[in-house]
Amino acid sequence: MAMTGPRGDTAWEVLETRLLSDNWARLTTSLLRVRLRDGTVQEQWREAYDRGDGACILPFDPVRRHVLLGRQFRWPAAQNGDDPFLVEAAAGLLDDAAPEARIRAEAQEELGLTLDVPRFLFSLYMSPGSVTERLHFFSATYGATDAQARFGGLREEGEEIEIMDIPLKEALTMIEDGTIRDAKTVILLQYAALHLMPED
Ligand SMILES: Nc1nc2c(ncn2[C@@H]2O[C@H](COP(=O)(O)OP(=O)(O)O[C@H]3O[C@H](CO)[C@@H](O)[C@H](O)[C@@H]3O)[C@@H](O)[C@H]2O)c(=O)[nH]1
Ligand SMILES: [Mg+2]
Repeated sequence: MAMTGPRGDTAWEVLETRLLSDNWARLTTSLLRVRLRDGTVQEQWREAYDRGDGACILPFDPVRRHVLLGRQFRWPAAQNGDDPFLVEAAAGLLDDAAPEARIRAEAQEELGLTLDVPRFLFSLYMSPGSVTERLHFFSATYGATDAQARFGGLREEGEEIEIMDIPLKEALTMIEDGTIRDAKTVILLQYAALHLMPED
């Protein structure tokens, strides 16, 4: 078999890949031949949805202990029968840009915020069972006078983002009561509570 994991785990090779959809993103299905540790060989069809990688950012104000988030409509949440207005950290697809350059542009477009120096935190797979995307996480500081816009997003792309300049404490409560339901946002808020603005 072509590929083997570094610890002697599953060996695998790709036998065939078929394109299922190439409209907004690329959806493919691939036939894999895998050999399990006990020597069993299996053939598995696996689909992967590829929109490229993304970047997201949590701007935080250490003076007021605030964070800057946005609330926007998300069709997949609506399709899932959920309230489609999600409170999220600003984020965007890389579209082949470098993560830091992309996150500077997104902060401007979605939050009306000119970033000073974004700090890279980590890169995570958000849904590794079916989505290829790796999301690059950043933080940056901002101040009360930097957060003046009430709405952000690119109108021509159908975006309308309500900007929320709120206390970290309130945002953490919104996780507990189910108002914040977006994984990247929960990760960033918990990171802020642990490392960026810990309680004394
Ligand atoms: N035509 C078309 N446009 C789409 C479609 N799906 C999304 N769009 C548009 O494509 C743009 C993508 O906006 P970005 O800000 O670049 O990305 P995002 O949707 O905010 O995605 C970010 O957040 C996701 C969810 O947390 C992340 O998964 C992703 O990595 C990224 O960081 C939006 O204007 C959106 O309306 C589609 O199926 N068709
Ligand atoms: Mg976005």
